[in-house]
Amino acid sequence: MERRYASHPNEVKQFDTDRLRQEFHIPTLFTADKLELVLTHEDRLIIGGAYPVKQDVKLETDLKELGVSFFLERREIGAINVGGPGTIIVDGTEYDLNTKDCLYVGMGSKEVIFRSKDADKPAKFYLNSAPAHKEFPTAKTTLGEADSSALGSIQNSNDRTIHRFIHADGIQSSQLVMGMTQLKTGNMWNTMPAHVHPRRMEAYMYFDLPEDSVVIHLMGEPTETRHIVMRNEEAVISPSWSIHSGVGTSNYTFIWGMAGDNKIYSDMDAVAMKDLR
Ligand SMILES: O=C[C@H](O)[C@@H](O)CC(=O)C(=O)O
Ligand SMILES: [Zn+2]
Repeated sequence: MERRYASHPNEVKQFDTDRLRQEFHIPTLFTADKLELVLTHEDRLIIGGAYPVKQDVKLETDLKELGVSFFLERREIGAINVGGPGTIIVDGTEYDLNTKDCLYVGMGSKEVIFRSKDADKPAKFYLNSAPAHKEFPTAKTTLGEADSSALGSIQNSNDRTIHRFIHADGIQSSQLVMGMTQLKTGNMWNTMPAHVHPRRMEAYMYFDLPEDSVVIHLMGEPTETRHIVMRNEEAVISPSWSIHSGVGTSNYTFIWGMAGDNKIYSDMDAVAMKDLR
């Protein structure tokens, strides 16, 4: 499992493009028949992807890295399917996930297997796993069942729908919060005006982005912003002191996942537009 360390904002000010990408950008999430995992020391979130094409993919890693006897012994995980129809098998129970459905798997589950229904349209499970202290039941939410609300406007190029899956008023978890935001055609901006939440880190994964499009992802302290150019199905780590916003060269969808002190989606400190630099 790849490891990323936590960083101090004063140090990050000095980073060039390569260093910013090394620390925060996650380019490879979906490799056929493999599990990709990156553990960040920002709240110890594991960001990854399971992409079963010809064979099942199991949730496993070198257990010495987690100091436990099975992956979810002291962790929980959220999975959102961004590919074709698939199934996640948790200790023998099958959960079918269509595109954009979400499954939460609670602490204590011993075996998690990812499977595609059709090798020609394989499932792609994007994963966020956080340390857990309490067991919550494994639960599925389809896109239709999610707690969804409209945000933004065409005038601000940010007309979008926020779908909350795992949060204080949705699927219960120890600390993981997870959902997905879909931008409507002709809308390019997410999370602007920007915010920070020093109580929680966050990771974004951009997808539904055409091959030749990019998202200019903005990070950094509000008065010290930097950018990372993102392509389809790539993730980016946002430390709790950093803004996380982006503008695409076309519209896109992204999955956001958070870990930290609370699970209150609305607990954000807005950054006034006049303060951005
Ligand atoms: O803390 C919450 C996250 O940053 C995202 O949910 C924001 C977002 O999806 C958006 O504004 O488009
Ligand atoms: Zn946020």
